[in-house]
Amino acid sequence: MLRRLPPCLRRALLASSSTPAPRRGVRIQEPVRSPLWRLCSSAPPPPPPSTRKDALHTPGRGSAASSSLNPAEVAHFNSFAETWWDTEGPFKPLHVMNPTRLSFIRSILCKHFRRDPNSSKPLEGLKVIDVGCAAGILSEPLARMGATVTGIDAADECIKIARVHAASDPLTASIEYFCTTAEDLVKENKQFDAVICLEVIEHVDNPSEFCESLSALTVPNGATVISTINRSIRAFATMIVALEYIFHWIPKGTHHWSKLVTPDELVLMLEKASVYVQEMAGIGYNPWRGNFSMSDDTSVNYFAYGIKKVETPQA
Ligand SMILES: C[S@@+](CC[C@H](N)C(=O)[O-])C[C@H]1O[C@@H](n2cnc3c(N)ncnc32)[C@H](O)[C@@H]1O
Ligand SMILES: [Mg+2]
Repeated sequence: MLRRLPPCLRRALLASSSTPAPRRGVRIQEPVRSPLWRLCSSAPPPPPPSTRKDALHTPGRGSAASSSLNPAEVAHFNSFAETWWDTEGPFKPLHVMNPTRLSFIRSILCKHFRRDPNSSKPLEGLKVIDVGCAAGILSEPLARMGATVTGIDAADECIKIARVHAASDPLTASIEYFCTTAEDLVKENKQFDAVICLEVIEHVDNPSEFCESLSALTVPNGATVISTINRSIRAFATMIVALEYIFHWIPKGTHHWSKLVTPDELVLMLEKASVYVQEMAGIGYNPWRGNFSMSDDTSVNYFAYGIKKVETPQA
């Protein structure tokens, strides 16, 4: 794959990939200002990587919660709704990633809820919500693992496809799909044993408040699992420059540097929302094997799993 890149970009990618992998844990490398945008004229330039502007904003007590919904992002995903289940379509990377991330989630949830990972339905009886479920490529396998699944997404076209697709199989027909946002569901006082939110936080406005909503949807001592893209030079080079603008594996304009969240920022936002991160892991693509695997390297795509804790007043 590297041979097909322009020599200057190849050098830059090789240089960035020689960065030592951070150990699994919550202390991750600081973001680095990237000059890579110059190498790809149509790719947007990454701005200075201080903190994500809206990431650590905490609303004052009593202030009205703002919406996580970014209409342009939702319109973008609506425009691709019909292609979600095409394993060779614009979401091919997520389809290829799916078995790896599902087995990670299965093992995390089995550990958290003390379930037998070898059981055919290890999540039986657990209420799980898939926030930003799109057309249900994650919701459906979670339902097959026995979970009682709710899927929500702000993109109505995606929800329509999700409903039709799930209805065609008795094992997934019980999934409840709603076109809504996490914060609107919070207003209905809904709570779930596990809140799963994969590849969504980089597409929302007010990620800190979004984390508050994810926490509010999680029962005390429940599990919250998030995956996203790091705001690092490697992520910019691979996820934006290479995958969107060179190989066209992901539609152009899907990811915006300024909306990416670093692992440190995510840990802080979750902690403010009373979700304490227990484990972080990276997920990376092996171009020679054509598959993804989990690792300690969180510099591009990563997962955070946390427990929602609620302080009980002292007697
Ligand atoms: C990249 S897709 C991820 C789909 C799925 N979670 C997965 O990983 O396969 C992001 C999804 O998040 C949805 N989304 C974006 N902003 C949202 C918001 N504020 N509330 C709910 N869903 C949102 C989009 O409509 C889109 O379907
Ligand atoms: Mg994304």
